[in-house]
Amino acid sequence: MSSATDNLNILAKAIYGVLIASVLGLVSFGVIRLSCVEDVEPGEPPVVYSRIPFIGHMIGLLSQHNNYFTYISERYKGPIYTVKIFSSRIYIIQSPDLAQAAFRQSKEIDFNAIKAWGCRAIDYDQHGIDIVAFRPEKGEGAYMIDLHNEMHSSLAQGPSLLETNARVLNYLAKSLNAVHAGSKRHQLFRWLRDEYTIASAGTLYGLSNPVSDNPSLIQSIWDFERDLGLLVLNFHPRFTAPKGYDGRNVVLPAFLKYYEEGLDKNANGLVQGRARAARQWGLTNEEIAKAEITIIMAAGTNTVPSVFYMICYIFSKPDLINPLREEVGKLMTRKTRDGGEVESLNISQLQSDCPLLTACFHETLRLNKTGASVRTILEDVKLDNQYFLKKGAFLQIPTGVMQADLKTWGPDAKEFNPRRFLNQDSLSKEAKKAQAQAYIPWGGGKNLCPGRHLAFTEIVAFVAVLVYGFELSMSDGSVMRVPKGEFQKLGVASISPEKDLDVLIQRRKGFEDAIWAFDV
Ligand code: HEM
Repeated sequence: MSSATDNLNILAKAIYGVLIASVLGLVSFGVIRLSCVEDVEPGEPPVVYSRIPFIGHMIGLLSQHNNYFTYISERYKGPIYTVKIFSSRIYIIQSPDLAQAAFRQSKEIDFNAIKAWGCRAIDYDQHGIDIVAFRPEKGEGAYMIDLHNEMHSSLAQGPSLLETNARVLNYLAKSLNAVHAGSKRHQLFRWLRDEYTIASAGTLYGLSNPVSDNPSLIQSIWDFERDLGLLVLNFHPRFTAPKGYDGRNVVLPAFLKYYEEGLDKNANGLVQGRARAARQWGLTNEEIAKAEITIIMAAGTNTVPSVFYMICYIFSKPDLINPLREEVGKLMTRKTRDGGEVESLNISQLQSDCPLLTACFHETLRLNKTGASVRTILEDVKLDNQYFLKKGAFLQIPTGVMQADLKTWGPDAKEFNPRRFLNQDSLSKEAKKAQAQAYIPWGGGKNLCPGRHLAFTEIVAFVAVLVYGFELSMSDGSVMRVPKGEFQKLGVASISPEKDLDVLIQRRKGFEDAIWAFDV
């Protein structure tokens, strides 16, 4: 009896073994077929193969994230290439003029489909996704068209932007005025993150808003940003992205309450315009509230790392400080008000009268804005009349690769050298054009960042006063250093420091009691 059972067991195991081997064989065959089929169309960008067949690119992307494109750029120098992962293809652009051509051809090389896909990160159900993903026939309207117009017009140069600038600088002046005479120790990134998130929330949503009412939401918003890539994948996010998932769940009810109580009547033009477009196309208050975390994130996720590194770069180079103080000093006026000395910075001439400071800003964005612009190909299209791009593929413009390319920027491409933006006239016509096309911290084309004017003002005006009226050093009194950047996760747009910096911020002699203000 027992030997009959044993025989049956052996037979069952053998059948199992054969079955598993067959299934594995079939799956591998399918994978190999899908990966090997040479289905490249004539005129398509050349395929760059990975060293490990079939799955090498996937392993590379999952292990190296954004750095993987830098890794490939070191071994493949062509203007554009194709990466194939099973049957999907991603085109990667490495040449500045092709990047600009892709931005221009926004009808076929589109950003909206990515945004509709990204709705999974904010837990939209099918109702919301359908409204976002709706692609109108020619001449028809759509939510995404109205939303785009509202966002871009409210942040364009004009009265609405002036009001937004005034609001944000009012908050940032308070942050500077809170640094009283005597040394103050700060965790620099943490300090900037908190001050800018409070300032952005107050500017966008009005005095009474979810973040100022409950500052613990700051951490939740940044947890969401850190986990964005995993939240978009939406694969059991409670377990795969627990911090971002919890952050999202804490922020949503706070913004829902804000909308249900009608507090958005105090919001700035951007938030009011977004809500107007959303309501018109049938999004509910809950859906509007779910999306707010992305807006407050968009306002800070690039701004805070940029202001952090701009401060580190400048204060780590003592020879920059005096020329910068001289530039900024020309725009400062001192008035006596309410018995105090008010030091005001006139921000309308920052760009024209502070070329070195403006160059420090651009150089910081060049080195620090490393993410990528991602698009989908809606229709078969010829890029710049040269390369055939296939419908359904993804296209990626890796900002970090483009902005640090030695061929475009010269041998010191990886160093902080703001003067490169002041010495443009010494470049050849071609080199100047290549740099202008390769400098893409704001993306490009139709989706060029609408917040760029606001970002310039809130970063450069704040740093101007910090340089003019304060001394910054490491907490032991030594010269500031520039900390190493953190690992560049997919989906993260600008580099934050791997570790925060413990710094001393002191008022300069002669400015111990100054009250800082901005003239908008
Ligand atoms: C240093 C600061 C900033 C940088 C480097 C930056 C960068 C970018 C980039 C690269 C894009 C386009 C993405 C693409 O083409 O794929 C973008 C889009 C956007 N940014 Fe910014 N941004 C900054 C600050 C801001 C601020 C302060 C706001 C204001 C709320 C803002 C609002 C937006 C919005 C609403 C979009 C979407 C535009 C659209 O879809 O048409 N950004 N940003």
